[in-house]
Amino acid sequence: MASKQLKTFTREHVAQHNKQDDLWIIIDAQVYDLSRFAGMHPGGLAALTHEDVAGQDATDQFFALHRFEVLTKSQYKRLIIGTIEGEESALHPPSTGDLSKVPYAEPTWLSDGYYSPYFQEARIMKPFFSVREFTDEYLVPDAQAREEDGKRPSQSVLDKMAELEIHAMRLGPGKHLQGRKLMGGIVKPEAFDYFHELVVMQEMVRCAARGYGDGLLGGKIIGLPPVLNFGSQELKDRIVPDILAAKKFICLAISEAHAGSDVMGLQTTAVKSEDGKEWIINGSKKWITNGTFADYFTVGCKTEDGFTVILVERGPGVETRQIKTSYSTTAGTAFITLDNVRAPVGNTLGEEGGGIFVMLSNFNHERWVMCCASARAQRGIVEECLKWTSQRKAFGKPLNSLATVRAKLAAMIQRSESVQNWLENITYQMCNMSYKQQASKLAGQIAFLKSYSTSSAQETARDAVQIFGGRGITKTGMGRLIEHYHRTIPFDALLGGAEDVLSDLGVRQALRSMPHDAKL
Ligand code: HEM
Repeated sequence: MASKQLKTFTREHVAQHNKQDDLWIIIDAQVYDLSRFAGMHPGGLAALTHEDVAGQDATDQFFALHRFEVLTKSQYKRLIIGTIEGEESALHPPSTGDLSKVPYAEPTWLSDGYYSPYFQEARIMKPFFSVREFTDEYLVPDAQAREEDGKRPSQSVLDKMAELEIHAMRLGPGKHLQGRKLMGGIVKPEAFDYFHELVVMQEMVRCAARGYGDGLLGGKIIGLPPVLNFGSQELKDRIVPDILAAKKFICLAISEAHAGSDVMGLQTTAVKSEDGKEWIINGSKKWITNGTFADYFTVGCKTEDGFTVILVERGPGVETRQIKTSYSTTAGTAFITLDNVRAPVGNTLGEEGGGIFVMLSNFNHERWVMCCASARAQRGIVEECLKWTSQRKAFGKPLNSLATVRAKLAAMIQRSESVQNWLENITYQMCNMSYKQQASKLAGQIAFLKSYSTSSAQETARDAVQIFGGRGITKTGMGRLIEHYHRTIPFDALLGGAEDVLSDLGVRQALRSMPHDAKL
């Protein structure tokens, strides 16, 4: 279909169309005929017939009240009838893969004129851009639609992720990447390191939908490593390929109504069948991410020898139901009941009674992943606040002309930058330390960073709501991302260890290495 021929008008001409039934306005050098739309305008007729708006350039008024995305919708694009003679639009919505020009909206390694010791052009930039493009093109639209209807992420998106091997990359560097074409072959499996993983994690967070992010098989990031590291070869060969291809789903099922961090207090039991070939499992699990749609469950059980981790397959006796949390049902958060569920003894992960070791072995990576996500999500809020305080006027001046608002912006920028910089330093250590060194030297650092990230995030969420006012608690319109962030952020402060527990872990780790001869 041929595109509509746009006319050019002078500003004087537009000014003559200033009545309710003949109503034109200018936004960013484009002329909109609102005559028929005015009566349906969600912000009311009066806003449009006001003398400062009808027939006038209403660019500032528009951007003080609407997100750019309103203008990009086809039903509103149709209202454009022409442009202003000799003028061109100066404002453009971001395109797929674009970098933001807003200060602090990108980490320094992506900001013009800055340098980084960690990210070098060839090694990181190419994979980075394809993940960003993937996020913009596939994740953002699906994320926003699924947050709306509460359904699981679309299988087409999970399939596309599988095609690019994103599911495998989200487990970090390792043998599971062998023979895979990462992002279509841009990164060689043996070259893939924790910085690549950081980029994947941080770019995906840009879809700004917390529950959806977990729905993208977050359960696999914590549920599959015990299988990869402690499962038998037969078990791995049988289940891992389908999981990394997003044909089957796995989750980690440890916490219960009875106990969370206190794994020794768990009440789910596993006893051997008379012939010793099977485990018989009874109990329940709570707050299990991806549980509603999982095919496999990495379950923590009380056994004769203590605590044992067992891979349970969905089948008779396994029931899952949705728990409604403060974030969307997209994540598939479940309450699970296990009634006389049978699992082959060959599904035991690690030693019988050695479950603590199985769990501990993944904590550092799991918490580091959470830090990646938290740092990027905070940065997104900084960008929202910098834009809003520049385009929103109060008492005739932009909000950012108020010192109190600037103080809040300062604090959120400082927090976001410090979290990212600390994260990059830890990531560098991870790239250079053996697994054993990481376990002894980084557990405290990562615990501190996780605790600091989520407490920073909560302060930033609170400040952002203050800056956005009522819009910060409104699910649509200008503050919708702030509302979402503020509502869902407490979750980050709980998973992977509550803030106080992690801070204390960090100090205890440090005290363990205090030299005896260090005296004041
Ligand atoms: C092309 C022109 C316009 C279109 C397509 C449009 C469309 C919309 C839409 C879709 C909303 C719902 C807002 C949301 O949830 O994002 C809205 C709200 C609103 N609009 Fe417009 N609008 C236009 C121009 C204007 C102008 C020039 C004004 C003048 C000040 C205005 C004033 C408002 C107000 C006051 C609201 C309510 C905002 C709120 O609840 O915070 N609109 N508009």
